[in-house]
Amino acid sequence: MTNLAAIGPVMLVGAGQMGLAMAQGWLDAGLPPTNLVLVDPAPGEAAKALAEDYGLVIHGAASGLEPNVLVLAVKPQIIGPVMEGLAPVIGPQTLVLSIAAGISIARLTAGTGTGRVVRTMPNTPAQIGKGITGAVAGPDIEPKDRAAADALLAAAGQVAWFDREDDLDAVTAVSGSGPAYVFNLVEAMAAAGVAQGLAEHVAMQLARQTVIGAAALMEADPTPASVLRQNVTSPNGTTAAALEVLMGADGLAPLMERAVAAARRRSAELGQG
Ligand SMILES: NC(=O)C1=CN([C@@H]2O[C@H](COP(=O)(O)OP(=O)(O)OC[C@H]3O[C@@H](n4cnc5c(N)ncnc54)[C@H](O)[C@@H]3O)[C@@H](O)[C@H]2O)C=CC1
Ligand SMILES: O=C(O)[C@@H]1CCC=N1
Repeated sequence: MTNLAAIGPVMLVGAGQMGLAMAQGWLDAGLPPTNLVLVDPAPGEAAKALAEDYGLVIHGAASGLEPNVLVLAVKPQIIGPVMEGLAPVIGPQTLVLSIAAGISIARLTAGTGTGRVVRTMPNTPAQIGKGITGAVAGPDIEPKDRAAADALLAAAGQVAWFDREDDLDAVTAVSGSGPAYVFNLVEAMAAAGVAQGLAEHVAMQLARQTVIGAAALMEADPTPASVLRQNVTSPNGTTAAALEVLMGADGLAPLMERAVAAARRRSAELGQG
């Protein structure tokens, strides 16, 4: 695996939720802080705290050096004008890595003037090194570019490379947005506990720790999720009663299918600009 220190200067354009989650992963994995340049005209408290912790300056605009890797982590809605301002910092050695939902390799290539682009879709557990990122290589990506991108992405967790760019809209809908579905599940379980008479804070504690515990169990045990589910389900018991509802014709599976399809559609729309 490529040593992050060997990658050279990395410029993060957009130090928001996702950009910072990735930056934290790089720093934890050994990217020297002196090799990280943060660009954000309106940094939030978290960006300021990270900059202070590592002695970094947050620049209001991209200038000053042509980085070896430029990570585009702004909202898809403003990526067009942001890319226009990047011409002075994109040199022949610059690899562009985008995390913007929906923004195609063709748009990235046209906007940045280089085919050395990698389109990716990470997720926020990157912040603790437990993310998963889908990635597709652009037309002019060489093996060393791919290795550099892979090393940066691997600092955030698992990496899955795809040959078909279309798949990234589906990746976005499943794992990019997915953490929000799980957090919403916690909210729904807690609300259901309150409906059954539990105090709100106790219901939230039960729901939250159940999801944390179940996720940790899956991490520790490669047994398929369906078998882990069966292990909870006594014949004719309480779980079976609940799963009759959750796995019914109008249960979680069709609901999730609709939710993921909606996210995928939105990813494609964001790409239209
Ligand atoms: N939040 C998430 O879970 C995920 C987000 N993404 C993608 O990451 C990108 C960023 O999303 P978030 O981090 O959630 O948004 P965010 O709003 O937290 O961060 C965006 C940052 O860009 C900054 N910004 C605005 N104009 C700028 C400019 N001209 N130059 C540099 N920075 C500028 C903002 O001040 C802000 O700090 C989006 O494209 C999104 O699709 C991808 C995967 C997951
Ligand atoms: O909601 C969004 O558009 C971004 C992309 C995936 C997660 N957050």
